[in-house]
Amino acid sequence: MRVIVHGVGAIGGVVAAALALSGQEVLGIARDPMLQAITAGGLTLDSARGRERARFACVAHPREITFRPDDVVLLCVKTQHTEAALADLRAAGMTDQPLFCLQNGVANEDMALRYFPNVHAVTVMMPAGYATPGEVTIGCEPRFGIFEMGRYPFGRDEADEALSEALNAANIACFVRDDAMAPKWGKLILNLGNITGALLPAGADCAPFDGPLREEGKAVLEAAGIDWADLGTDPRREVLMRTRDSGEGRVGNSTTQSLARGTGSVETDWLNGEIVRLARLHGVDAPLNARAQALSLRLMSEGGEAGSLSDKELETALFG
Ligand SMILES: NC(=O)C1=CN([C@@H]2O[C@H](COP(=O)(O)OP(=O)(O)OC[C@H]3O[C@@H](n4cnc5c(N)ncnc54)[C@H](OP(=O)(O)O)[C@@H]3O)[C@@H](O)[C@H]2O)C=CC1
Ligand SMILES: CC(C)(CO)C(=O)C(=O)O
Repeated sequence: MRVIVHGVGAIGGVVAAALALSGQEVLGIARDPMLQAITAGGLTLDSARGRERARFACVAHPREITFRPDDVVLLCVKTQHTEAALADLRAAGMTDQPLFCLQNGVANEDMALRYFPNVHAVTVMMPAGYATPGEVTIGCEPRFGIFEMGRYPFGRDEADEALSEALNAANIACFVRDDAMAPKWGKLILNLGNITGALLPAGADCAPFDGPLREEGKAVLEAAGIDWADLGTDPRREVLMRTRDSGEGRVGNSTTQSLARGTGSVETDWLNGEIVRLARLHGVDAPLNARAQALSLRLMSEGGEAGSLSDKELETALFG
C-alpha cells in the first residue's frame, strides 16, 4: 500500500510524518512553502517523543503522480479546498482507489462520492499544528490522536482495516466502525467553537459562547433526525491523548491557524454553516450559529486577524 497524503499541512503533515517514520511508503501533495521545505530537508514532527525528521516523496500537484492500484488517498485539505482537490485527483487519473476524508465537517464525503466510488469517512481527533514550513507539531500524548473510520455512507471494507493497521503502527489510535458518520456529526458539534477560539484572544475562556452554540447545534441535529456520537464525553481521550506535559504543541485550533498563516479563508461555512443549512432544511432556527457564521465573514472581510474581538464584543455580537 502507498499512502498519498493530499494537503500536507497540520493533519496531513502529522499523518504523513508519522506513517513515514513507521516505515510506510508515503507520497505527499503539498504547496509551497511547505513543499520546498520538505523537498529540501524532510518534515520535522515535534511530539512528546521529541523532534523527529521524516523523509518522504512530495509533489506539487496530482498530475505528477502515476496512480497505482495499491494507492490509498488521504484528503487532508480544508473543506473549502475539497472540490478543487477532487477535480485535480480525477483529472490526474485516480479512479477507484480508496479515498479517505480526514477532515472536519460532514460535507466532504458527499462531495467525494460525486467523483469517486470508494469513499471513506474519518473522524480526526488530533491537535495538530502547522505554523512553520517543514515542521508540524502534535499537542497530545501518548498517541498522536484517535481516528474513527469506515466506508461512506455505511459499512467497512478491507481498505479501512489496512489503513487502520498502518495508522496504529504509526502511533495513531484507529477504530473502524460501520457508522463512521455518527462520530463525524459529533465532531461537528465540538467544532462549532472553532470560530470563537479564532475570534477571541489566545487563552480566553470560550466556554460561555461554545456551550450555547453547541446546544443549538444538538437541537438542530435532533430536529433533523440525525444520529450522532457524543465525542465530548469519550473516555478514550483521557487515556490515549492527554495534553502534552510540556504544554507545547500548537497555536490554537485549525481555524485560528488558518488566520495565523494568512491563508485567506476559513472553514466556518462548513462548520457553523452546516448547522445553519440543516436548520433551514428542517424549518427550525439556528440564530447563534448564523451569527457566528456572519462574524466569520466579517472577520475575513476585515483582514482576518486572529484574536481581534474582546469577550464583551463577542457577547454582544452573539447574544445581542
Ligand atoms: N489542525 C487540527 O488540529 C485539526 C484539523 N482538522 C481538520 O483537518 C482538515 C485539515 O486541516 P489542517 O490540517 O488544520 O489544515 P492546514 O491548512 O494546516 O493543511 C491543509 C494543507 O493543504 C494544502 N492544500 C490545500 N489545497 C491544496 C491543493 N489543491 N494542493 C496541495 N495542497 C493543498 C494547504 O495549503 P496552504 O498552506 O497553501 O493553505 C495546507 O497546507 C480540516 O478539515 C480541519 O478542520 C481536524 C482535527 C484537528
Ligand atoms: C477539536 C479541535 C478544536 C481540536 O483538535 C479541532 O478539531 C480543530 O482544531 O479543528
